[in-house]
Amino acid sequence: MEPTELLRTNRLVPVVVLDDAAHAEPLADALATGGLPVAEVTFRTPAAAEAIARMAAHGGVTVGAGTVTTVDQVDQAVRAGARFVVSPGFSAAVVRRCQEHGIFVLPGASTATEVMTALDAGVDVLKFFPAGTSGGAPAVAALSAPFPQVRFVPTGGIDADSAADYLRLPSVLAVGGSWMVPRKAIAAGEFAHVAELVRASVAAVSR
Ligand SMILES: O=C(O)C(=O)C[C@H](O)[C@H](O)COP(=O)(O)O
Repeated sequence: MEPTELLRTNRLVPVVVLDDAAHAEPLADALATGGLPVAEVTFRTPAAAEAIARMAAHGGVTVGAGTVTTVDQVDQAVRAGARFVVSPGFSAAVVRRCQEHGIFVLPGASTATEVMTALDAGVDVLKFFPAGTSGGAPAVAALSAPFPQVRFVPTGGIDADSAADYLRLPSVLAVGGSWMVPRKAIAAGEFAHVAELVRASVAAVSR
């Protein structure tokens, strides 16, 4: 499935911080069991590249790389088998490298100027980040007026309740967040609990 279709279908993007690459497989299983076969593994820990590679090899979920802020991380993500790249902001260098690799890139934007910079670079699916503190769903709706061709994936400060506010907007493909994959629960190996949180989040947004 194409990444855009994957986002549209699943409606949620779990933003994962893995401290130990050995948690990659049980987390992939927990996501699949909970009904959310996608993971954004962030480059916030040294375990990220190995965790992406292990998840990609394990199967059951489509794995992407998050918190990608440098060209070198793009290369690492592609080498590890990531299917998409997410960045908190807009870097022309990061976007260009993704385009050279032919990998789907979801850069961050929270202002009209950043949206226009992204459009100039040929990108029209954007992460609205940090969503909660940048005005929430009303801000996405306001940005969508001059840019009807842009699709947003709001992320940052969202939970199961506020997710629905964003998902009601026609310009919102999916929302991202870490609320259903708490770092502590993963680190503690509580994968049944994670699967339950994932299942509840999927249920909350399909209502
Ligand atoms: O890592 C990135 O690329 C980011 O841009 C930040 C993350 O998407 C948010 O930190 C997730 O937000 P929370 O759900 O509030 O934890």
